[in-house]
Amino acid sequence: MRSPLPDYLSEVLQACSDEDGGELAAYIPELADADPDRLALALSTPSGTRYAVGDADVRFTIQSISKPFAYALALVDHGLDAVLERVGVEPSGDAFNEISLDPATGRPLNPMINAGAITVHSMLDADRVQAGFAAFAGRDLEVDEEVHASELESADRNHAIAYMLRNHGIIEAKPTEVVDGYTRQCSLLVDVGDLAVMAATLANAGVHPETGERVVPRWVARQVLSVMTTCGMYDAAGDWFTLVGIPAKSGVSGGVIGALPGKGGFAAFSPRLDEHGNSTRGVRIFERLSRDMGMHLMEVPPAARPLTHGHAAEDGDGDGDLDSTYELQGAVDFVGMERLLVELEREEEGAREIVLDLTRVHEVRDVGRRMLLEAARRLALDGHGVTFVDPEDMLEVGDAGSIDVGDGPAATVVRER
Ligand SMILES: NC(=O)CC[C@H](N)C(=O)O
Repeated sequence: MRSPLPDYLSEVLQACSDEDGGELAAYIPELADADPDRLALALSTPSGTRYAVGDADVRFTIQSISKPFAYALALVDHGLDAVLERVGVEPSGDAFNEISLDPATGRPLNPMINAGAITVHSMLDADRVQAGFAAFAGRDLEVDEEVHASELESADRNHAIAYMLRNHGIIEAKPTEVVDGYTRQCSLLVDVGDLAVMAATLANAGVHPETGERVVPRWVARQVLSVMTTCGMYDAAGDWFTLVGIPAKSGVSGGVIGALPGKGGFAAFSPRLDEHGNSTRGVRIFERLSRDMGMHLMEVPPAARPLTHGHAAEDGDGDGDLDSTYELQGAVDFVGMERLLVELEREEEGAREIVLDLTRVHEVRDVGRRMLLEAARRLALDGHGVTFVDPEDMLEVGDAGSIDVGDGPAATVVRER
């Protein structure tokens, strides 16, 4: 069978191609020469598959889409506190190149506007940027020297920002050097497939969906996605999030990425920009994808049933007592365990055997594990014996043995029922 997904993506491109509003970014002379009709779309999924349609072979400079990835690298290298000391996480409501600092803290408001991104860049050296971006993309990215030179020629605004940052002691390095490096970072060449996979790595909690490499820790991916949600589309962040509902970042060469936690990464490319500096067709494409594919982050499917069933059976010693078996499934998390607790509250005191079967569980979150063990402890206090059926070693070694309510461990683990 030929997958229908590429056809679907081509259809989305086709449907959005009549949108011809917007203007090329003119303040970077090289970008003003771009072909305004270029149009491409890519998707990278947790199955490790990459779909790309339209002008998918065309490379363009990454521009501001580099900002979330540089932020991720700075978080890894310096830790959250050191980065927060220099750059905040509040949406600015201003344009991306606003020459501004947070009046209350004296720091750039967030790492997605230029003031924050220039600060973040100053915390990384050139080799780190090169290697870090290569890990996100799964290949080495080269710099478009022409775009770099062209932007530097007209980078007065970014120089003004960098001088302001040094004047306030937020960066130490020479402003011209930091702007040069930051502009090189913005001039890395990518295609939509690269961007989709980079976004998917963030969406995938920091693990590259194709190479399987952990590029950044889970907490870093969470921090970056959070800031993309509130600040990624600049002063259009509210419109974008209510309509599309996908953490995103745009760039002035016409790229837009979306990273949907647990679901994958999207990237669109079309150079004409709206008044916020976001690709007009890119925005249209994302609106359509989100609608068609039900991808709005705030539109959550009903929680999967955490318990297939609980059932009781004669325990076989002829006293009429019943053993109870609870088959858990999916993720052992707060919601799932709360459901189990509601069921277990119906168990009366006694000396029965309660079987908690984890055969169909695929993930145990820390909070779920603690709730499960506390439930077992309370069952044991009520006089019951507890058996975990755990063929995939979902519990940690010693978990069952830790449930001691007086006369030795009250819970046992078996591999099958
Ligand atoms: N929005 C953008 O893509 C801006 C990036 C560009 N290099 C700048 O600093 O102005």
